[in-house]
Parts: sequence; C-alpha cells; structure tokens
Amino acid sequence: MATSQPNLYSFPDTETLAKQLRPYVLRCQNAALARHNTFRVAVSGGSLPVVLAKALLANSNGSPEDTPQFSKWHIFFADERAVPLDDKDSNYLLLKDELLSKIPAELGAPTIHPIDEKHVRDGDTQALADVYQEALMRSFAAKESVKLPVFDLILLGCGPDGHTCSLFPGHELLREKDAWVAAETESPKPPSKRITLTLPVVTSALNIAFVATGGGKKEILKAIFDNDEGRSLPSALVNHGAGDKVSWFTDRPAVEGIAFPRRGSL
Ligand SMILES: O=C1O[C@H](COP(=O)(O)O)[C@@H](O)[C@H](O)[C@H]1O
Repeated sequence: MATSQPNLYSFPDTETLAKQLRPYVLRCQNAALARHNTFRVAVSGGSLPVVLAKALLANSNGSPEDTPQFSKWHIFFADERAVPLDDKDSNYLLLKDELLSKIPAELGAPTIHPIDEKHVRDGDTQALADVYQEALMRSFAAKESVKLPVFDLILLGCGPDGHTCSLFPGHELLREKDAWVAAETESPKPPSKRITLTLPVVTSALNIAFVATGGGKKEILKAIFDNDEGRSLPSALVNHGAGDKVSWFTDRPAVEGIAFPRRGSL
C-alpha cells in the first residue's frame, strides 16, 4: 500500500487536458529512453485513445523533448476484448483508427503488441491471456527472477462503475497476486470475454495516468476520491497501491463537487 497520494489534475475541457497530457507522456518517454532506449507503454480502450491521439498528434514545438519518438515505443494493451482485431469492439482497432493510422511517417512507427487472434477464434480466453503474458515475459523478463513487468507508463480509463482495465468492482481478479495477465469471461460490460493486466502489474508501473472526462464520471470520481465506500473500487485500488505514481487527467464536468485536498500541479 502506497503512503503517498495520487495527483488529481482538472482542466476546463478535453482540448486543454490533451495539451497537458502531451508533455506528461513525453516526459515519461524521455526518461524511459534515457534509461533503456525504449519506451514501454500500455494503453486502454474506451474514451482514452481519442484524447491520447489529440495529445500526441498535435504539432511539436520542434525540440527533441517535445517529439514523440514512436520508433522506440512498444505499445501493449492494458486490457483487450476477446474479439478479432478488426471487430468494432477491439481496443486495438480503436487505437489504430484514432492514433496509429494517423502517425506521420517522419515520426516513425511504434511496435504494437496486439493479442493473438488464434485464441479468439478457438474461444479459449485463458489461452489468450497466457499467450499475452508470454509476450510480456519476452519483453520484460530478461532474467527469470523478474516477478513483475515494470511499464514506463500505463494509460488507464475509469468506467462509470469504477472499473479500470478489465478489472471490475467486487471481482475475484482484484485479488490476483501472481499472474501478469488474466482472463475475464463474464465481464458485466460487453463483450463478456476479455483479458486484462492484473492489479500488481498496473501498480508496478513507473507512471500511471488515468484519463476521465465528462459528467458521466463525476459520481464515481467522488466515490473514489471523497468517500470511504469507494476504497475497494478497482480504480481506487490503483490509487492506494501506487500513490503519487498515479496522475488523474480530468475535465471539469468529471470532478464537479469533488473536494480537492490532493490536487497537484503539473
Ligand atoms: O471496457 C472498457 O472500459 C474502460 C473505460 O472506458 P471509458 O470509455 O469509460 O473510458 C476502458 O479503460 C477499457 O480499456 C475498456 O476495455
């Protein structure tokens, strides 16, 4: 359990939010490149890719610090639905449509780590999770002693029920300690079959950013930040496990009515 508090940032609208998300992501990128010449990031689906694309496809000020070096990015999925990669419910397809397909050639192409469709076709969600975990192991576990992958950045959404990745409230997966990637076969939000990074993997990341926008999120954000009853919600568990490694990027409607004792400044 972390002793520090997450940072909660709020901006007037998603345009301003995206303008601030950009330097945050690029700071994470630049620190990662200085450390190991690669940037390993996990990305969510839902409303996140649209905001992320706004942030990353904006014009650079020309400095190396303000330039995404996509050829050094390894993009993984924080969660993925067990559907073909060209299915409308695929988080990969969403990211491709919103961001990947729009990256100018001069910025280079990231290495993408999508799910293996073979196990979607045969309907084996556990195998899908296991194979994705093996892909993570190949990328992160140079030594067998590595217990958990350490992402440079994980970008998360928060559903109106407080779920994040495909970790849903009250689910036994929230107690998973060993697996890096888990199968969810009865998701309360369709589609029912998914895979997800587990909580220990999420909280082990060096940087974790939530993006939550719109009035539809205000009740759950109030529960997460201001109410004790919200403590066991998946998104709140990320806050408790990772403390000030977590930054929330919100717009005003999403945080209406929240007391702001822990608001940080970028
Ligand atoms: O089903 C999912 O939902 C969450 C939250 O989505 P949002 O639209 O409320 O931002 C998302 O983070 C996750 O990747 C996705 O599979």
